[in-house]
Amino acid sequence: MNTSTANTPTLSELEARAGKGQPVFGEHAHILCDNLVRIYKTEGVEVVALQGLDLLIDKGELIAIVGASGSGKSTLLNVLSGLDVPTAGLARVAGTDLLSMTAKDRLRYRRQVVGFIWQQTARNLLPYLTARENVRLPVKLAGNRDQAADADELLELLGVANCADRRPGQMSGGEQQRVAIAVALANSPEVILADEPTGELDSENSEQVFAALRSANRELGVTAVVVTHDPLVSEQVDRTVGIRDGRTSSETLRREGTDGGIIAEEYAVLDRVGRLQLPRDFTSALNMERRVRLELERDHIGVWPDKPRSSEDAE
Ligand SMILES: Nc1ncnc2c1ncn2[C@@H]1O[C@H](COP(=O)(O)OP(=O)(O)OP(=O)(O)O)[C@@H](O)[C@H]1O
Repeated sequence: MNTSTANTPTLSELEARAGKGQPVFGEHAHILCDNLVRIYKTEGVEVVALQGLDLLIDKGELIAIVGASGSGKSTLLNVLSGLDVPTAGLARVAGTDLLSMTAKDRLRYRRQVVGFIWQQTARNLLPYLTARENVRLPVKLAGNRDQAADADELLELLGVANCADRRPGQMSGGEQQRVAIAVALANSPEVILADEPTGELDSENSEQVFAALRSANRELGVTAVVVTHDPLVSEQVDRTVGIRDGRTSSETLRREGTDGGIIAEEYAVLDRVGRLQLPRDFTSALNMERRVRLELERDHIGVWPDKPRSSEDAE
């Protein structure tokens, strides 16, 4: 009901006026995580797996997520895939708000907006169906024939057309993962999420699976997020996001140099309120603990250990 009168604007009108002209965080991002928190409670013990994580991913990007065991990578992927609901914050994928979805929205989201590839090859495919039947199954379940991709075309794109009539037991681990990518793409999702897709494979198979992911990203324009420990994957994407203690802590950007070589530059991530995680090896090398001294220079900020200034400094 609109209760606005000539003199009393509604709350949404006031919000619109206040926000006019101001950029909204992640307004154009395909995937947006804003101050995302996930707390697990088991037997009275709380584990804060995501501690205010910020992340923006553009449409059509292929990014890798890396981080130590327990840093929150799988938790993040579970939230983005709609399998898990965050405790607080904002998560939006392709325009869908993941915190306010109804059960029906969630089912539609998981079937049609995102595709998922697990590390365990056996978890991705039904063992008694052929590759082609596996790819057609999600289309049948979603009743989505109009928007679905053609199973044989997908298998061809991912380099496993020869496996169309084989069951998973008759394929190598790498072939199974490439068919799994086809299954994830069957309903023409906007985003695919993969949790350690090459974790169980040797380097040759890993390379083929990564090439298949890259083809899906480039040829179909699907946004792809890959959690990985595999340098072969993390060192070949344009952007690698590092997660530490449930927050994004670093980003490595890669671009082609003028000589054709790849230039990789690592950045620390500055969050929306100005927090920065300094790499642990930097802080321990300079014995930085608890607090540091900051100095604003013309073109950078200096960070100094908290120790008494030397007499030279004091002069
Ligand atoms: N279902 C759960 N119940 C309780 N705690 C959990 C649950 N799932 C994850 N955690 C905890 O949350 C934190 C983050 O776990 P998560 O699995 O997201 O890390 P990860 O970076 O994916 O680790 P790995 O690389 O080992 O898979 C860990 O401390 C973990 O023990």
